[in-house]
Amino acid sequence: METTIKVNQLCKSYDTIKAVENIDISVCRGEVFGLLGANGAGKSTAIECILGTKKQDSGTVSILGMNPQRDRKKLFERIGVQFQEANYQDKITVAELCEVTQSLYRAPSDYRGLLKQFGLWDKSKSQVSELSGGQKQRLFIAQALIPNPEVVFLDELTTGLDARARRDVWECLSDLKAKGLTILLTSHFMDEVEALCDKIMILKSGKSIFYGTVQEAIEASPYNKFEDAYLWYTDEEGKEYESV
Ligand SMILES: Nc1ncnc2c1ncn2[C@@H]1O[C@H](COP(=O)(O)OP(=O)(O)OP(=O)(O)O)[C@@H](O)[C@H]1O
Repeated sequence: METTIKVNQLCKSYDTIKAVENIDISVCRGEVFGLLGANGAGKSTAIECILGTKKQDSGTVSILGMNPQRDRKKLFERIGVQFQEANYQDKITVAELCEVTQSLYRAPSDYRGLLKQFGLWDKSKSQVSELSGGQKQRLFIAQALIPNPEVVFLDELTTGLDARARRDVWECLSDLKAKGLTILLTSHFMDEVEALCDKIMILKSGKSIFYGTVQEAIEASPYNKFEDAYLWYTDEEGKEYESV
């Protein structure tokens, strides 16, 4: 199968903190890959290095056969990124923001369809700053999909969304995956990871402590439920307690 994202021995430190240490990732076309780990484990740093918005200390990254730093412009035509709020200006309506984003791409999706799909159509004329937290989050996912991307990066996918909205986002991503979209996401919700991810990496203090499928993660732990297994992997005290 065609490899869409390939990461080799990626390392990034901030002074004395080794935020990401020797991670290897391989994601095929149409796969959903979940980067997991507790707060501060290194997920955002890893994503930023993969996207090329942060420079790694060592290691290589290839997305769609391109080097994200060298081929930045060409690559950004073909990928979508869910940005967090700080990246958007305040005084802009939902429709205006979508139009600006759409104008940046050669063959974008029609944003109106995305706004309908994400339950934001009736908010088109509202200021972005007036949306609720969950509405903003859905708008940012829609922004990531406007380029009609081949690969999408979603950091903290459904944080802040209500139960219905989370299910709607899952469904939309599953449909896009079936059409060949490759997805790299981070999430703190293990039900979401189970529902969406083909493969996962669990990071702890910048190191990969598990790489494989959710099923393999469960099997290699003493637990039957993925969330229990995940906590076992990430929680050192629990692990020591278990092995006594
Ligand atoms: N700009 C920075 N300067 C110094 N240290 C940083 C910087 N950004 C992150 N770190 C540190 O690097 C480590 C990894 O942080 P990172 O934000 O990548 O984690 P994360 O897994 O995304 O966490 P969260 O789930 O809280 O978003 C942490 O110890 C953090 O304090």
